[in-house]
Parts: sequence; C-alpha cells; structure tokens
Amino acid sequence: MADATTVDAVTVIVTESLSKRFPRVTALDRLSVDIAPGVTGLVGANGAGKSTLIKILLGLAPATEGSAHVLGLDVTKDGSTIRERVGYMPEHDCLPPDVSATEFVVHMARMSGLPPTAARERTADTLRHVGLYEERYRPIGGYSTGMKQRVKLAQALVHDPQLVFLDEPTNGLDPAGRDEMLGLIQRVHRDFGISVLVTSHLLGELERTCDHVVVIDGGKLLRSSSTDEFTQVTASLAIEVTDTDAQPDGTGALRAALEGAGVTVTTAAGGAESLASSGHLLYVEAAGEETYDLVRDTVAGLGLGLVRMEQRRHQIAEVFRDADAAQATPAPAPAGAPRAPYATQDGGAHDVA
Ligand SMILES: Nc1ncnc2c1ncn2[C@@H]1O[C@H](COP(=O)(O)OP(=O)(O)OP(=O)(O)O)[C@@H](O)[C@H]1O
Repeated sequence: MADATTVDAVTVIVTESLSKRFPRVTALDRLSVDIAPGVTGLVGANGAGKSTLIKILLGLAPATEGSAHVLGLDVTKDGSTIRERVGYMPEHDCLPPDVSATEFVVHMARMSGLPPTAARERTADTLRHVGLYEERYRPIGGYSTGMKQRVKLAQALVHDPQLVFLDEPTNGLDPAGRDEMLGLIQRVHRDFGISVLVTSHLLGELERTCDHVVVIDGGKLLRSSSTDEFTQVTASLAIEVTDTDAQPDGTGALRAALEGAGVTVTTAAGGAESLASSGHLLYVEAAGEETYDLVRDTVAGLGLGLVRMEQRRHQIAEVFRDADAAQATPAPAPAGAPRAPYATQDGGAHDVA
C-alpha cells in the first residue's frame, strides 16, 4: 500500500492505465491522470465514463486493468478505508421519500461510524451549511429537486471526509439553483478544506467553479490542466472586417493578403469551416506588436473597415474542437454510448462526436 501521508500532499487521486471494459463497451480506456487537492472538474458527455471512474475510485467496482489510488490508498485493497475518508454524492435520486432530511443524514452519519450525539450535531451543522433549515424535519418526498440535491450533498459531507466525489450535482436544477449549488461546492473546499471531484457535462460550470479540469471522452483522457491554462489569454487575434464595393469579400481578401505576408490565418474551427459559417471572423497568431501593425495596415491598404481586432481567450470547449480537428475521421463511439452535445453555460452546444 502506498504511504497515504506523503501522497496526500501532492495528489488525492492517481490512476495509471486504468481500463474498464463491459462486454460491449469500453467505459474507461487506459486512463492515466493525477489529481491534486482542490476543486477538480471531471467533464465528459453522457457515457464518457465519469460515473464508472467514480465507482472504481470508491472501490465499488473492479477495474479490468491498470491501477488507482485515492488518498494514497489502493482501490483494489482499501475500498472500505477509502469510503470512510471520501464522501460520495451519487448522480441519481436515491433518497427515501418517507423520512426527513435530518433522520436520513443522521442515519448516514451513524453508518459512517459517528457516535449518536456526534451524528446529530454534525447533521444539524451540515444541513445548515447546505441551506436546509426548518424543512429538514419534513419528509424528503415533498422536497424540490434543489432541496434533494442539498440533502445528497449533506450526506456526502456529514462524516467530515478529506475528499468528496460529486456526480452531476447540478442535474435537474434551474439556473439559480445551479449557481447556488456551485457556490456551495466552492465553499466545501474553501471553508472546510475538503477536496472535491465534481462531474458535469456543462463546461461553463466547471470553468467557473474548478481549479483544475480533467476532460474525458469515450473513456480516454483528452486533457488535464488547470482552469487558468484552459482559459488563458492567448496570442491569438480575432479580426472582423467590413466588405466594400471594391472588395465584396473583404474577409477573403484580407485572409489572402495576410497569408501572402506570411501570417498563419485560421477560421473559427481551425480552418475546417467556411468563412460564411464562421461569421466572417479570422484568427491570426500574433507574433508581437508588428502583427497588430500588419493587420491594421493591410486592412487600410485594402480599403476595408476594421470592425474588430481583439485578443481571444481559450474556452474549455476548444478542447473538444481541437480534438475533433486532430482526428481525420472521428473515433467510433463505444457501442451503446450516446454522444450528447456538450452544453456551454451560455446555452451554446458543442457536439464532440
Ligand atoms: N454496468 C454496466 N454494464 C454495461 N455497460 C455499462 C455499465 N455501466 C456503464 N456502462 C457503459 O459504460 C459507458 C460509461 O458509462 P458511465 O455511466 O461511466 O458514463 P458517464 O460519463 O457517467 O455518463 P452519464 O453522465 O450519462 O452517467 C457507457 O457507455 C455505459 O453505457
């Protein structure tokens, strides 16, 4: 068994070439990833393998091959110790309708080994922390979706774990409810020092909430990096110009002129889209101040109007676009694995298939 004290400081989760194969589906495919303390987002479409990974990390399902450690503990041998130290908020509704939140969370605290008085005290504190007050004495069956999600979060936190796995905690919530849940998740780490692994298919949510984002698709790791790296300001310029009578295709003329001057020019999807569908936007890799001057002078030389020239930020959604562009032919989806579009926070969607 690995030494939990030394591993904890650097990583809370380590997987090496972790695979899970079902008879007709490969849910995880040689996934190697290190996750540090903090709030980490695990993003992937429906069927990407998120829930399967969580079940393996909790020691609830065996991997087909590879290894995984949580808080320095081996998932194949130390499942029960891992479950003592890790809280788990499952994706699906799993709450008994006939008992109150207080009764249910006290029960879960007792199951985690807390003595009766401590279980009651911790339950009261935790339910207050997630924003349930008088309602906590009413049967859960009458709760709204948002209240049920809070109860699920409370039972994951009640035994004061070092790490929590939150599987799609914003599922079924309206925008205000989502914002409240995301705020709670950030406070779990900020106020209590509990590390969080939170799954979502909403990229914008993770962008706002997490320190680090791990992206998986079809059970494979697409990318693992800090949220800042995903969204950093790049040296890429977005340029939009007007057409004129002399230059009815101003964008095309500018592109040709810039390429003639040795500048790399792409459209929104790295050249994969037509200019018309990319909204007449050109992207130019800026080598320095001189690129700005060159664009300005070229636009002026062509007699075009410069509508926009701005630095652009990478969005997490680009991970999927880049991956698509890198694939000459898209990888076949695992049998039975639906490929839902990724939704961005602003309601936009990006299909990774
Ligand atoms: N017990 C099982 N038997 C067979 N196939 C399974 C089983 N559990 C999961 N799968 C398949 O493994 C793939 C990954 O599923 P998983 O639930 O991990 O995805 P996910 O990313 O959590 O998606 P979702 O958000 O929809 O739950 C899917 O194709 C799913 O159908």
